[in-house]
Amino acid sequence: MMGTGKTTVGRTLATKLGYKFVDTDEIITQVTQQSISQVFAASGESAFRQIETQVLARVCAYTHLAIATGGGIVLRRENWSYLHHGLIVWLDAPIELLYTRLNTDETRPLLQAGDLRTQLETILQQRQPLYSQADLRVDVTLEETPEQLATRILEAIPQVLKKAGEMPASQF
Ligand SMILES: Nc1ncnc2c1ncn2[C@@H]1O[C@H](COP(=O)(O)OP(=O)(O)OP(=O)(O)O)[C@@H](O)[C@H]1O
Ligand SMILES: O=C(O)C1=C[C@@H](O)[C@@H](O)[C@H](O)C1
Ligand SMILES: [Mg+2]
Repeated sequence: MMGTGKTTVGRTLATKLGYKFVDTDEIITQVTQQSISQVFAASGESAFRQIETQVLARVCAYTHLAIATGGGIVLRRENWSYLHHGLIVWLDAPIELLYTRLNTDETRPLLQAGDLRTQLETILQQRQPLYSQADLRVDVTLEETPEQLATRILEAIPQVLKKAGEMPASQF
């Protein structure tokens, strides 16, 4: 979800893993030469989602790469086939934390109209079933630094891989 720390924690996680790091929003900004808000304003959400899928389709092919996506990457069914090239981490944060982080932020176009808490609740309610399809859910708290969160993710990964290994072959 927006504001949970995908970009911030993803970058730290990549360093810890010795991986490269990319952020799909940053690539979209570079490719279009526009900010995310400008892309939404000039071309609309649907055009943004199309570019987002194209970017994900490219970056998911790499190994030794940590990818931070936009929070809406889960919305298109097609994106899931790309996401499943890797291990998908869901940073799950309570509304109050998101509100604290985002209430003065003007860079998230989907959060600019109306009451922020209501907007966050509505979007989170729609997306929760999709986010829950991730391989690993990590609770985000106000107290933990990006560094601590990245460490916690690293520590949890072997367990996720072990579980995947225990699945019957038909599950893959
Ligand atoms: N663990 C943390 N502790 C304190 N501040 C954090 C933490 N993680 C992220 N932040 C701050 O919260 C804000 C949102 O973080 P970030 O941009 O990484 O979120 P995001 O999940 O990438 O959002 P989006 O989906 O909109 O790209 C930033 O200002 C960032 O510095
Ligand atoms: O959650 C979302 O739908 C979004 C999250 C951001 O990362 C950007 O991708 C954009 O603001 C849309
Ligand atoms: Mg981000």
